[in-house]
Amino acid sequence: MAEPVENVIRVRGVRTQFGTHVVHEDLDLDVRRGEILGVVGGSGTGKSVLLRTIAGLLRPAAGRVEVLGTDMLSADEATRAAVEARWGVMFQDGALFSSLTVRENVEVPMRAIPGLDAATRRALAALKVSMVGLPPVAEDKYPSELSGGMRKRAGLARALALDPEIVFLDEPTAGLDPIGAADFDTLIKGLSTDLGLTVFLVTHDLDTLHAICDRIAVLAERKVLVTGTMDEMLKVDHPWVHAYFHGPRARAALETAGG
Ligand SMILES: Nc1ncnc2c1ncn2[C@@H]1O[C@H](COP(=O)(O)OP(=O)(O)OP(=O)(O)O)[C@@H](O)[C@H]1O
Repeated sequence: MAEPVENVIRVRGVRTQFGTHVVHEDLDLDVRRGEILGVVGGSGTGKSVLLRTIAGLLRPAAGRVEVLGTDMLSADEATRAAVEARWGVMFQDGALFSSLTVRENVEVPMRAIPGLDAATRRALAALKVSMVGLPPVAEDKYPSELSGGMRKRAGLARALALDPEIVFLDEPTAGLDPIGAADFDTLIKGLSTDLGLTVFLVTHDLDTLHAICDRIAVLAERKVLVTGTMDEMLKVDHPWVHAYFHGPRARAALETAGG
């Protein structure tokens, strides 16, 4: 018998708004353990806002956000912090602290763990840096000394600092050249498979969707309009969804993916 699907993220009836501007209304979403979920949608549909809402950086005006079985909006501070330690976030361009080296950046989340001494932190940081494919010399570099692709890898290393079960990635391949982007996709897929990571990935990159995403969630009309596999997306009869998945860029991505 197939194993039951475990939803590590369950969002129900979420409304987010800034002043009178409602970004999401009655939004539902499930993310399954171990999957790579690609979140797409037109500019301004609230992909980043949704990521920040689930990752606890924004409080929705209404609704329920459950992560790893915990109702995050009603949990007490200690419970919330314990769940938050089980995920990592990589923002666009890595969002590293510019005054810290790569090693120091990766060590930042570790500093919250009591009893983790400096030598252990250093060894763990070196491990995370190597896991994302950066050479050891990168550990002592400052973000400004790295290429955009290396900064993203360093940001990913920091997101992996506490051995998370879930990682949230905001447009990880934006700004990378096609080869760098494909390499980054391969890295994410490999980490997801090797570590059993669940990946919540906001992207505009059709190649990424084809190459590594198990399912796709489309944001439109203030909610998650549809979720499903790439094959299912190709059959959706909605103007934006159709234009996105059947446009010239989509065709090129499909050919690259060997479809
Ligand atoms: N802190 C904020 N204060 C006010 N409005 C905000 C704030 N953050 C986001 N918004 C608004 O919420 C809407 C959704 O923004 P968001 O960044 O999530 O879009 P997105 O789908 O990620 O867009 P893009 O693809 O262009 O990155 C936008 O209209 C944006 O202006």
